[in-house]
Amino acid sequence: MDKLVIQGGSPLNGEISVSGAKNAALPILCAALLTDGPLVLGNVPELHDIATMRKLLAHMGVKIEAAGEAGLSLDASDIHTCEAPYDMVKTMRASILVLGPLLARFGHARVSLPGGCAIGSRPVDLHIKGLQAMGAEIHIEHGYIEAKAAKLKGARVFMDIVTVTGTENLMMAAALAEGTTVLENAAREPEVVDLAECLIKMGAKIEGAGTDVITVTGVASLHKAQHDVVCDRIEAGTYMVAAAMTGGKVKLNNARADLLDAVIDKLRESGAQIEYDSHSITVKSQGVLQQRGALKSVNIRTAPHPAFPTDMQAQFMALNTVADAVATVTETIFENRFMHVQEMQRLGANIEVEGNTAIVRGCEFLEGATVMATDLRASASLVLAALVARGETVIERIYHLDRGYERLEEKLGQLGANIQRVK
Ligand SMILES: CC(=O)N[C@H]1[C@@H](OP(=O)(O)OP(=O)(O)OC[C@H]2O[C@@H](n3ccc(=O)[nH]c3=O)[C@H](O)[C@@H]2O)O[C@H](CO)[C@@H](O)[C@@H]1O
Ligand SMILES: C=C(OP(=O)(O)O)C(=O)O
Repeated sequence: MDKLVIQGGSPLNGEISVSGAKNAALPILCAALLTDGPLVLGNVPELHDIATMRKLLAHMGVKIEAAGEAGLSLDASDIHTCEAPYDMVKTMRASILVLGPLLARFGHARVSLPGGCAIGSRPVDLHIKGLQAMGAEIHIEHGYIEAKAAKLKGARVFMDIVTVTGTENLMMAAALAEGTTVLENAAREPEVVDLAECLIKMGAKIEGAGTDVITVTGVASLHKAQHDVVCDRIEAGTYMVAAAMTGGKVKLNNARADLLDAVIDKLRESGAQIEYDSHSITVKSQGVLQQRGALKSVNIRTAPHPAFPTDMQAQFMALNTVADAVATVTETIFENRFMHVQEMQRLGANIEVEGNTAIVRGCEFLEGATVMATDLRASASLVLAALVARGETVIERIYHLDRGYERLEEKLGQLGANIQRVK
């Protein structure tokens, strides 16, 4: 199994390019199921999760071909099964996003329940409730969601919790339903907006994406389209925290500051200087390598967009471990998203967990050790901690990182980090 070996202590300087967003690309790949197509996508990141989704779609009969640099062309004109088997779904929760499109276009779907993942129980009851409101008959049998609907009907769907994949599944289903669907308390995440923009290019009638009420007027069919996936705000945010912690000057190209308000706010509060234009972000920071106490501790509370993203919680925990005072980090989205705490403690971090809040006391320095990556963003946070730790850190089980960061060691290496992948 691959490991990362990081020698801490190098400030980061230079320019890198941010990839397309995993969490936008995955639902958009599923949108290909809604049409004879083809759907031609650009800025698709080369990630393990994308390969898993390609495998699942290919299993159903979608023909997928490379289309230029970081591009894919998907043709779903010859689908031979509407089943998403357990073996393919178990490794990636986003597989649930085939449910809405399959049901809307073919009238039936059999999709394995996505197993509980490490960061929380992650139920899909709101996806099911929404599809039932649209007239689907749904049963859970032998671990599979069995869904049928001769024709989905528009409905008013209220979601009592903001759900990103739930909003995406229902928006795709509603695109081909008869009549108008109103999604209340919808997720406002930029990835939902990007999916809506792609669906609109395919002929869908969608209003309000990016607000908490999305109105979808169903159409009889969707058609071919071309769409470039939005840049990955979480990848960008991760490198921004890296630059703030180590110090130096890092420019991120293909990055959008307007998607990162909460993160930029907190980084500025910690002492980093941030400048941006419409397609790049530059972070300048003194960092803790040059001066101990250079970063201020910052309190974090995760919540749905536009509040602070859960996918950046672990990275800010890393920053707080070497900041000048005490901070609280509160996780409100997932009940088990503090698995990085134990590993950071192995590096010498001073963190106490009380319920869904971690109290992080900044320490003078972290010390390299062998640690284990436990989930995607936890792994990223260990990389950040290792960049400022004294000596060598070995991060094991980095297959989690490969799910969501494209060429991470190459990009950080380009900025001057001493980081190597060991096979
Ligand atoms: C609102 C939010 O921040 N969502 C995050 C969530 O999206 P993801 O789509 O994976 O998760 P949801 O947005 O659906 O879940 C948000 C919350 O709603 C609950 N829930 C969800 C669906 C459902 O049917 N029933 C239910 O109770 C979940 O348990 C969770 O507590 O994880 C992704 C990966 O880390 C992040 O990119 C998203 O930003
Ligand atoms: C946890 C994540 O992804 P997933 O929802 O695919 O597990 C993430 O993107 O941080």
